[in-house]
Amino acid sequence: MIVERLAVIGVGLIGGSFALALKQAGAVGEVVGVGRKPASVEQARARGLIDRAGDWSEAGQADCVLLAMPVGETETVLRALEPHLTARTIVTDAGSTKSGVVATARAALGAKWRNFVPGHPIAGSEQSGPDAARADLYRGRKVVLTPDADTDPHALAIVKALWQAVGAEPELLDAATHDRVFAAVSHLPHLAAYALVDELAQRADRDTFFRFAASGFRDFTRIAGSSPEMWRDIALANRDALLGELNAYVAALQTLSTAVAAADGTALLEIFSRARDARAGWIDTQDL
Ligand SMILES: NC(=O)C1=CN([C@@H]2O[C@H](COP(=O)(O)OP(=O)(O)OC[C@H]3O[C@@H](n4cnc5c(N)ncnc54)[C@H](O)[C@@H]3O)[C@@H](O)[C@H]2O)C=CC1
Ligand SMILES: O=C(O)C(=O)Cc1ccc(O)cc1
Repeated sequence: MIVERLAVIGVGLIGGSFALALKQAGAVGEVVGVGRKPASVEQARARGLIDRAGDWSEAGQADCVLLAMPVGETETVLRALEPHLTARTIVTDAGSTKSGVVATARAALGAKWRNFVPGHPIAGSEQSGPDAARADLYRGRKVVLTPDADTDPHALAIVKALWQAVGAEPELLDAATHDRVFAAVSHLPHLAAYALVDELAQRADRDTFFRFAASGFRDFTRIAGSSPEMWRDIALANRDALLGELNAYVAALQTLSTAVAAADGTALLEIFSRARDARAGWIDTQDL
């Protein structure tokens, strides 16, 4: 057993999967869940993701607390939790953005900041809520941890061990690099998918388009089925990096537009071939 008591704040896909996998691995004694909606905490309990519903006081006294709610809730949650946190309680999070979470945690936790280990599992799906949780979600997936020079080495070791117990592979990165990378490979693609679906959905004759849309549209837009609240928070928390990526993508679309307008088949073939080869090289490195 790695920790006796784990508290999970936000028992949805990410928090619920973490709790379930740790319980199945025998890595935790008891899991208490704290949520915004009592019905979803009860749903999580009924599914066996958590042992019982808890409150801020119980969460603060746990050995480890995982924050697994939308990143925009971080300040509210840490302000509620901080008065109850013991000096030895380790706090970690699963948020998709890191610099904002780190700044918020530093401000809200004061000296207890040393026990905060920022994290981001690179696993998930477009589904959300406790019903979507699965014990194998993290198996073979990376989890990025972004500790800094102040982070307590013992807290980091425990958080690493918990992720390893659920089958994940921890990798360390600084928070700014994390946000720059994930703006490009995760945040921008989600915005692009939402934008395409919304643009079509606003058309008066949308049904004609949706009736004929097939697997290419389905693949490209799967992630537009993701939680709007979660993605609003990510877009706001990673504004600077995301704006850079949006501009780069608009410029790439503009290049395609220019080539299409000029009927420049050579340019299109060159871009499409380069992209296909780059994607094939990336796929070869993946176990998706
Ligand atoms: N969905 C995904 O694929 C991934 C999500 N993440 C991050 O993990 C976090 C959780 O995402 P999901 O589990 O997908 O979302 P989810 O929607 O499945 O679960 C979030 C839960 O947090 C609860 N919640 C919201 N505000 C709260 C508050 N103030 N206090 C307590 N509970 C609160 C919600 O009721 C919900 O049950 C987010 O920060 C997200 O950025 C990270 C990696 C992958
Ligand atoms: O559904 C998908 O393919 C995802 O990309 C899931 C996902 C969403 C958010 C993250 O921070 C990490 C992974």
